Amino acid sequence: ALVRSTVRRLHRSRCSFTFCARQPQPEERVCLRIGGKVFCTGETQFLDDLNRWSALLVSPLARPEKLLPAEHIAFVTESLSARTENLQRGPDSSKEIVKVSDFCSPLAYKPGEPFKLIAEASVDNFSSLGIAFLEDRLQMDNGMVPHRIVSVHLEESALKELAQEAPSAKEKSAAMDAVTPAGKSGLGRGEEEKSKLEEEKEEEETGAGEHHHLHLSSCHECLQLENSTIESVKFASAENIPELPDDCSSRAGEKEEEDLQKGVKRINLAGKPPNILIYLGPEAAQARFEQVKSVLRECVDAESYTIYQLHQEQVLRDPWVDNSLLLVIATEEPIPEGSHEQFMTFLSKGGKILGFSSSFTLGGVKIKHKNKLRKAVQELVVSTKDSPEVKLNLLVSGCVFEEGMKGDGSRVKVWSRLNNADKDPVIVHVAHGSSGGEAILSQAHLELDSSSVDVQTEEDFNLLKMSNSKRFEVLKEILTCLGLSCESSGIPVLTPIYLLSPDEEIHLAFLKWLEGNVDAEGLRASSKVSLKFISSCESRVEVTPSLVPVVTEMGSFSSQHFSLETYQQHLQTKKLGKILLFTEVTTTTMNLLDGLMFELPEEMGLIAVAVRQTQGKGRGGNVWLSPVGCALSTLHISIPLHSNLGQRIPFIQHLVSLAVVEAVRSIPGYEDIELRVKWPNDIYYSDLMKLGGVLVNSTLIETTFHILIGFGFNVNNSNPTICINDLIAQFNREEGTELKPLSADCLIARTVTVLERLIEVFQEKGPNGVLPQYYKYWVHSGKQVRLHSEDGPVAWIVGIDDYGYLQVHQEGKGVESVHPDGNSFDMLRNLIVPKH
Ligand SMILES: O=C(O)CCCC[C@@H]1SC[C@@H]2NC(=O)N[C@@H]21
Repeated sequence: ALVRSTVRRLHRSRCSFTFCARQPQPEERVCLRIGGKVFCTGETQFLDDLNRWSALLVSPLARPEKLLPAEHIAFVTESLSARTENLQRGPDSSKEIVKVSDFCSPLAYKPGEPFKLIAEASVDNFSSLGIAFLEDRLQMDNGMVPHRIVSVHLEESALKELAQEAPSAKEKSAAMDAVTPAGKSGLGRGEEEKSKLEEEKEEEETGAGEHHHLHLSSCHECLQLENSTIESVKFASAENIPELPDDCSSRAGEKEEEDLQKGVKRINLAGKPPNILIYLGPEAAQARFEQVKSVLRECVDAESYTIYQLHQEQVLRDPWVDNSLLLVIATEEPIPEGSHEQFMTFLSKGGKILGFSSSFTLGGVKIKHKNKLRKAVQELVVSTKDSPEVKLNLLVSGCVFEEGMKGDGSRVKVWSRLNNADKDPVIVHVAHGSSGGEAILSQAHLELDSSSVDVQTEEDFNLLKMSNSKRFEVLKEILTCLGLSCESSGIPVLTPIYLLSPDEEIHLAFLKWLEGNVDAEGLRASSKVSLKFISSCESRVEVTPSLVPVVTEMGSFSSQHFSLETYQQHLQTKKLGKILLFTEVTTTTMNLLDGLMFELPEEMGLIAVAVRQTQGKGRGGNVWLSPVGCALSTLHISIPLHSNLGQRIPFIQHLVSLAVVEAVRSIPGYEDIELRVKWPNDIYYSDLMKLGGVLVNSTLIETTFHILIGFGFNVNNSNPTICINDLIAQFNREEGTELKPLSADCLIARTVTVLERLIEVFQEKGPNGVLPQYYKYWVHSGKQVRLHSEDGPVAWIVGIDDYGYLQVHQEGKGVESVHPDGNSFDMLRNLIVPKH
């Protein structure tokens, strides 16, 4: 309280104050002394020349309007490496160590020793930071130890200038090099050598004066950089240049620059190169590397980290210890003694280790074999530091950690136990050394999913699939705790639309129609999304949520995710889906057709298809997550009011869900894939997990319903939940078949084809024409529900009525219809409300 109130008072009076590990200067007045540390006041310090600081990617400098909110304090921390001679001691490891970034937003840094960081924090957070400092509990995120924290007055104009002049990727990497002499990216110096040469070459071209890191012979950072260059040359003997994977080429620099422009977040105050290494022991198979790499890629911000394999021969030879943020050990094989020692050195230097069912241990942690658990699916209860308890099923290794581990108990924490009689510990967190080193060791296979060869039974497949999103939650929690950023790199950029048509005649007819239906600039205005028709993508028109260019020339079209040929081959319709608006990224396909659909001749059936949506819409105002791998589409149909379907519009959603299921299950060989419909509009795996849905918007104009049918289903993205190709793979495993995975383009075309047929049948024969097929695939046969509330009367689902409502049979009351009305309808909880 004393620190807090003093900080508040001094801040209000615009006084400078310092938390300091040295004797105060004569002009400073001591407010508080704890051990060797003092809290004192002195001359007000201004920081107006920020030219020599590098803005941090995590910094609010990316959003200058949010700089220094009122009542916030700006300050500079100075820190030294834990091993620096003149530093008496690092944080007291017996106390709970806190990190600087837990309390503040870092703004900019200056590499070197002392490592300087400008940050801002609320008064309370700043006080907590000061208290942790005085109590020897504060650590920089890079493992360095702060020895001085000084409040400063920042000239806002200077800060804004710094924000605008965010450093180029090259300047940034040079700054990083100065803190980590071992190099920029990759395991060693080869890459850095290349970038130095490039740097020199560019300098010749641009003039050295423009490189602020190389312009002063006496400057501290320049000397640091020079040292690092000498270091790199020393290490760059032929056998010491590790083979860098292809993705560590100069693209990395470009990427970094793109990231900077996008303001990508990166928790890497250490200035360590963003490398994650995977160690798989001496006999590592490539497939295992790919498996572990791909799960990490799913979790961490893929734009911010590079993942390499650390081969056995590199463990002692290459300078990875100073060059990596995280080492993942994913081998059950014993770790050679020398390698174990090296891993411990890595931890001592503030490195982080994640063990996936590995034999690596430390800090008195011991492993015990429980063979009956080997490769079994078990329930775990995970309770990490900050999050509520999570229960999930995972494959386990057959080893558990011993209870009551020896060593310094306060440094070993059990994060997860099996939900068995012994409550065996399976995930532990171990802190190591005084530089922030820590390891999280798991004997549950967090890296394996339901596609693992060890998954034999349907029951195990289901358990793992249903836990899959929790597996990612836990993994992300663990990686975040180890200092990695698991935030995705932001919203993808919107892309133009391509006008595609599987039928050339219709394409030409559409272009003809357009001539008389757009303005002189090719614009077709609409209140939702206006479309600007352009002949080729050469003409640069900005894409915004309300204005999207439509490229009418098909010649230049190509996409990694959609083949017009495949769509064409599978679309067997008379009218539907003939004019296709395709885009890689849009807000929602539900808004793209409004401007055209009311006037376009019916035979030119409109459809919009996207690979990703940034604002996908679900029923009831829900957000529909739309990552790559999902089929995302909106189809326009028109239905006469005076027709079988026009009189029963709610049936449309059932027809569409049926069409999706039928699109898969009508392919020879795929009849038994467990894809089902769930009333009213869901597509399910068995009755277990939703993998698709339908959204219908209708407008009646005179005697015609204009209906936009949005349908989305996951074809090929196994994470975080389930997709159609998972079901196919599981079916192949169980049945010994070799059914091929399916693609979104094929299934969208098939769905539209089936739907056109179902509508025809319905118009001719009414509900009875389609219901037998619907019941064949629905999940509700013979299912019980409760009416009104969770302890309301029991009823049996018997079918759907003439208008598409669900019918239930209640003992003694006969059959009645029920309806989904948003709030009171909850089929997932088997709860429904009768319609009166
Ligand atoms: O809530 C539901 O179950 C319905 C989801 C419908 C999602 C699809 S994806 C394509 C189309 N565009 C959207 O924004 N939503 C629909």
